[in-house]
Amino acid sequence: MIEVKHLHKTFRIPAPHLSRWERIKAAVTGDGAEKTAVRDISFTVGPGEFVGYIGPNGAGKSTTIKMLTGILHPTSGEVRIDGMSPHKDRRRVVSRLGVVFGQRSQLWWDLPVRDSFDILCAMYRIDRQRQQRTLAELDGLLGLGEFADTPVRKLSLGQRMRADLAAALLHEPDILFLDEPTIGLDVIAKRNIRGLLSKVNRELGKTVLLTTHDMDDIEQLCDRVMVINHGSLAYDGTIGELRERIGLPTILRVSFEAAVSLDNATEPELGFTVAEANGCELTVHFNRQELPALEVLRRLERYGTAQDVHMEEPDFEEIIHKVY
Ligand SMILES: Nc1ncnc2c1ncn2[C@@H]1O[C@H](COP(=O)(O)OP(=O)(O)OP(=O)(O)O)[C@@H](O)[C@H]1O
Repeated sequence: MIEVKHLHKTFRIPAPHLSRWERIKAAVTGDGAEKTAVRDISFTVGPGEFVGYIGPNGAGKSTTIKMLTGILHPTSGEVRIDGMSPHKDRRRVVSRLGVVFGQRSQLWWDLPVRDSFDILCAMYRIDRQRQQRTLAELDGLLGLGEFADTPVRKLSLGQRMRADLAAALLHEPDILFLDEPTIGLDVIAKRNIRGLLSKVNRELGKTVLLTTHDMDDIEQLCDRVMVINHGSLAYDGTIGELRERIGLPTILRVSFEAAVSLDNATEPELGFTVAEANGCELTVHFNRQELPALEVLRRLERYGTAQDVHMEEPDFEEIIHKVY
């Protein structure tokens, strides 16, 4: 369980023209401009949830994660991981957390994957028996066998991500922080990793907090999404609720047998707006919460017989841009 109450983080930035000595002095005296990276954020993530934590560059995502993992100390507010403070109970909290960074590996570049796992198990003081049991389980889930003896630098990006995921799960944490886990992967590898992340959540029961700029990751994996912007929480809820709240229209493109001639019917009468009329083709926008697509089609019969129909839901990326 992750509990965050009124979390706030302000950095002091020394003036850029200062000499090195003046910068050190400014760091000690606390002089300089203030930059608020995280502003009064509160949320709770329950056991087994898969939550997306998204926002534009510089929004405050990494600063939040660093406070959750105890790397940074909040200026004010509180973080509790399974009831413990990441700052005061660092060692115990770390044993409950696994972290995966898509941009950098926690494995040893020149060592075979298996050796990296041995070192990590020694660091976590995991005995041989438990290591073998956990690795067998992770191998079944992530398919580690095919590259266990390969040096990390020779792995494909998809294999490296699987190895990093295993490394983050070796000490059997309850909570997993994922930072851009599909960055740089091709379409197939992305699908594969998303499938595995979903299994880690559902089959191993891990609570997952995912940070990413890939909206497909969010749409395909998360039950819930939190949007942070300029340090504040702009949205916390399901993707469906977000779609409804932003209210972007559904788009319907209809091809008619003959050229369409529009009448004087107004939008309140029709229940949809005509966005484009081009020969036999008509594009209309409507709100699916207010009017079912079949009813829109029925009302479109006034313009002729439909031959072909194409419907598009608003793109999730567009919805998120609206929130940003
Ligand atoms: N150590 C620091 N000192 C001063 N300012 C910082 C520090 N770390 C972060 N910031 C500032 O705090 C703000 C939030 O940064 P943060 O790295 O948390 O954003 P982010 O949402 O993770 O961005 P990105 O998607 O680019 O990784 C930014 O304006 C950043 O410049």
